Amino acid sequence: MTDHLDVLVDPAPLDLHAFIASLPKAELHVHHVGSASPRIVAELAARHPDTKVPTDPEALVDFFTFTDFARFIDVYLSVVDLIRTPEDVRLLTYEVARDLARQQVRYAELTITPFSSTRRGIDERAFMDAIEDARKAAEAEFGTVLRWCFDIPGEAGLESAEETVRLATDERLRPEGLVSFGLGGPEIGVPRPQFKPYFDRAIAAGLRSVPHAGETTGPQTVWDALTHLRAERIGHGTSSAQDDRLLAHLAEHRIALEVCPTSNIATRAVRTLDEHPIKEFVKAGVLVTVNSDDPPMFGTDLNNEYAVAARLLELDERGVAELAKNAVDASFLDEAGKSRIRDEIDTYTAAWLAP
Ligand SMILES: O=C(O)c1cccc(C(=O)CC[C@H]2O[C@@H](n3cnc4c(=O)[nH]cnc43)[C@H](O)[C@@H]2O)c1
Ligand SMILES: [Zn+2]
Repeated sequence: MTDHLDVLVDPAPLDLHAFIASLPKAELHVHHVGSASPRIVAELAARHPDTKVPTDPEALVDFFTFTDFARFIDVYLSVVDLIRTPEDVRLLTYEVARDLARQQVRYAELTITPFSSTRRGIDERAFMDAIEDARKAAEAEFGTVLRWCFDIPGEAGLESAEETVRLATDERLRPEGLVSFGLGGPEIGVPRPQFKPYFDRAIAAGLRSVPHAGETTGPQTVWDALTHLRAERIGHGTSSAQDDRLLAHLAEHRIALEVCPTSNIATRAVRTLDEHPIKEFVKAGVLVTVNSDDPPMFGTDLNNEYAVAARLLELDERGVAELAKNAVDASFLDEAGKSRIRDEIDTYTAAWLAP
């Protein structure tokens, strides 16, 4: 996968890359299955050799090249098919945490689609135990704190919404690390308002609302996510740039956008990086966070996304550190946890810039 990353690596100055690589960071928009690295895919494929997912890194690069969003979902589901046992779930979660820790990610909210696993026959109790076991091990061994966002795969219909909200709110099942409730998959033909009753139940149970919206459809989808799903952050929100009133609303209410630049290019949601609206978001005063979405599938990682953002926003080290603090501010971490990571970012930046 390194080859793929080499192609996409952003031409930010080398010392800025080095600064970013060791900068303590928070990741707010990254998918569980979408984080399966070639190494993890190869290990899962060795367990389940009947897969159509190639294990050779060269072939994986081709397999992970998408013509559009629909093709991306097809490929995504073929990786989902590789996760068949609670031990697969544990391996994936633990190894994803290791990859995050290597990038100095101190805190990550990982989007998990439990419906995709339970409908494929993984026992729901065993699934929850597997993610929780991996979360605790990762925190103890790598120091990376993981939290979960359970998302509805919208295209799978209201049956998937019912199952997801049940798994998220049943006191006997709900995992300790669960903090939020999301909605993913394609947006076209999947109107957000129909999910209102499920989000109402999740919010009533104390979960925060973070649907994807405005990734592949226009700004009305973002309005729908705000109005009907009471979104506190928006996954992507790319098309918000087409509506000044929406930008002003996001800025005024401090509703952060989870921006994933390379993902938007890979799924053809945006034509080129230079056309990405991230600069317009910042100009409008919107709280922008930078994230990786499905990093190995898009040949990127969080550090590369920061380098991309630094170039598009013309940021130096201090600017990049502010961006990293945006993610901490917009996270669902408690105040003490936020303050610990903010202090770490400040200390690191001051030491880096000291003469
Ligand atoms: O699991 C199934 O059986 C199933 C059946 C029908 C549809 C689906 C999905 O739509 C799964 C979508 C899957 O995609 C994840 N994801 C990852 N990255 C993104 C993104 O950038 N935008 C939207 N969705 C994304 C999402 O978490 C779902 O798990 C599944
Ligand atoms: Zn996403």
